Amino acid sequence: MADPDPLSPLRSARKVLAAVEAAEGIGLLEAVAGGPVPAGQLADSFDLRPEPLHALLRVLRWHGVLDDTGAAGWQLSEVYRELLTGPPGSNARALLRIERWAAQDHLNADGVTAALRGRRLPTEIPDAELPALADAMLTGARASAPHLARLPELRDRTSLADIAGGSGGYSLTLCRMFRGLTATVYDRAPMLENAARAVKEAELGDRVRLVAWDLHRDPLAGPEAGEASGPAHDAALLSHVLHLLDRRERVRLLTGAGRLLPGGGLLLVHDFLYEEPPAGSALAASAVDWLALGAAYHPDRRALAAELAEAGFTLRRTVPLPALGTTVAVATRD
Ligand SMILES: C[S@@+](CC[C@H](N)C(=O)[O-])C[C@H]1O[C@@H](n2cnc3c(N)ncnc32)[C@H](O)[C@@H]1O
Repeated sequence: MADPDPLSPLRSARKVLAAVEAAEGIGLLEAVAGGPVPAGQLADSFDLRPEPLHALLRVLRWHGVLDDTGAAGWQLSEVYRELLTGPPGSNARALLRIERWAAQDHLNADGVTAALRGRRLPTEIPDAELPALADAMLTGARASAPHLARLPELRDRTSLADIAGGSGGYSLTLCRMFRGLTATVYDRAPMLENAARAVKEAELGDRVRLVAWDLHRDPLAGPEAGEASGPAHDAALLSHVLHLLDRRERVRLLTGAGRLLPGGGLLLVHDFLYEEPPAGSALAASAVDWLALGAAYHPDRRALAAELAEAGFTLRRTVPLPALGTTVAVATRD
């Protein structure tokens, strides 16, 4: 019989996630990823009390995370093994850690309440989380960039401004896919240290340039801002950046992006777009992330078109990317 209480699955999900996050944080999931380990051995290795450990292991089995093989012990279920240890490029583990950090830091009822009363969290990633997030971004970008590469508007572009481009994953992948393309990643210096490593590894130092820039302080400098030697771009990408900003900051950043582009220049906004997403969907839930940050980002197509217009762009079309749960808005500079 269906549960008549619509909050029940939500309360349950929070409890199960707490168990999974604890197991991940302690290192239990990793310990049983390679094959069965007896509970006693797990208790000894991680200095855990056997009774609550046994309860946790059973909870994780009930929820499909672990299998109990009997005498040989506990192991990750096949689904979770695939999710947490592969295929290469999977970032489920990093996402688990990031979500846990966010839930403790601000993504909770107090955080949402504080945001409603005007609290604005910094957009900058805290130093302690930076390496893990930079890694997760790189993995995510490698998986997402090929979807963007299918846009015909990107063909024949020669110079991409990857604004708040993080660890450079989009620039690197797109440069690899389009031989005629060079890219400039604009981001904070600490983030660019991670990008520099990725650029070096990809051996694309001659085509991917890194520019230290602070979105709250520094204008985006280009030839039109009076910098003759500045980078000239014919395309700009804002991937997963606008959702960190409130409306005023978004229009300001979009206006700055416009200064890097000539009339007719291409702007791609890769982000979440909220056309009445289904209740319970990851997309519908994601708006709470931006709410708790104090950004309250939740535009539908019309609202995004209005913000773009205010910043001197015309929205040409929106392309949903169902595999990613995101949308690319294709706009051109007026
Ligand atoms: C969610 S990440 C997106 C990164 C990349 N575009 C992607 O899609 O993978 C947001 C980016 O905004 C950058 N950022 C946050 N605050 C910033 C600031 N004050 N100045 C410059 N970049 C900033 C972060 O360093 C991070 O790289």
